[in-house]
Amino acid sequence: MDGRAVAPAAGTVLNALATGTGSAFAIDLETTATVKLTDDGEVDAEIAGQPDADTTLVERCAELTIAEHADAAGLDETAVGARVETNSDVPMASGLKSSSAAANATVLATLDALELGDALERIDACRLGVQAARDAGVTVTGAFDDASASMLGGVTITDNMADELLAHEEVDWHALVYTPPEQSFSADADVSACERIAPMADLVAELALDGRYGEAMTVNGFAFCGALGFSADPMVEALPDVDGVSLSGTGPSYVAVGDRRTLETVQDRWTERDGTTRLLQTRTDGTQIQ
Ligand SMILES: Nc1ncnc2c1ncn2[C@@H]1O[C@H](COP(=O)(O)OP(=O)(O)O)[C@@H](O)[C@H]1O
Ligand SMILES: O=C(O)C1=C[C@@H](OP(=O)(O)O)[C@@H](O)[C@H](O)C1
Repeated sequence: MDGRAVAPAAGTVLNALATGTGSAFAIDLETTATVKLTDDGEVDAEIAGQPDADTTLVERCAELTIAEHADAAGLDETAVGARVETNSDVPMASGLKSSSAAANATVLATLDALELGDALERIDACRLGVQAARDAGVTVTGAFDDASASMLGGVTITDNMADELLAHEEVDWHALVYTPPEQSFSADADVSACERIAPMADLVAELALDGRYGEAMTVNGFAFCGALGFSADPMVEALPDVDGVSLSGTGPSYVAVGDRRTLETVQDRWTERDGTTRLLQTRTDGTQIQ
């Protein structure tokens, strides 16, 4: 029994590390997970092209999904094992939610392999991936903001302390993403520095809940560049013409939204920097079984 699912990456409107409220939007970089069920009770995983990367998250996603749903598939959970493989064009630990995309794709691929693809509401499948991320220690708040954007598509605003969706909207934006050639793991972020800027995060949440996503992003970007010690120069290079620009997640990527021609001009500036610049679009379709 085999399963396969594809999940999009996401960019940040509001980083949840300050208050637990976060907001993110799906973008068209993808992670695919394939899951083969076995009868040896063992779960292991491989990340294509990255033999040294940590597979704990996706293994935990498959384990939890099997533990909670093998019964409904008429199988003995203790005998069911899985071989997981992920294949991704989302740079890892770059602030573009590679962990949420890998978790969502693995949970849905495992449900697909169990022939239970439609048995679970998408938002509950997403909560299973968030639980796995907490168990694997790859997140601070659980990152339900990023996970829900990747699972549902569009932009979401969430309470990561309660894993509750506060808002979900389909959006059709162009997005420019700049990724410097370094990594920044969420689990290593300076959380107490982020907590000091909570009043700014409250303002960002108000703007986002009012549908003023671009301004929300920009305030978020300046505040979190300050708290996490990233340069605001790429943001200043994108202003004032973009609709919004921010550090994405805990960095090091930056993401700007706006009309395509404006973003092309910003792209000319950002490509002079070391790293990769990609002109993308938002995604409305979220994580899909294939
Ligand atoms: N393609 C993948 N397959 C399996 N696990 C992945 C994949 N991409 C990311 N991860 C997991 O997510 C962790 C990185 O998470 P994090 O630091 O939050 O970065 P990001 O901002 O990209 O989500 C990795 O250490 C790994 O455990
Ligand atoms: O681990 C976490 O709880 C979070 C990590 C950050 O994202 P990245 O994983 O992209 O750095 C942040 O934007 C998100 O709101 C919450």
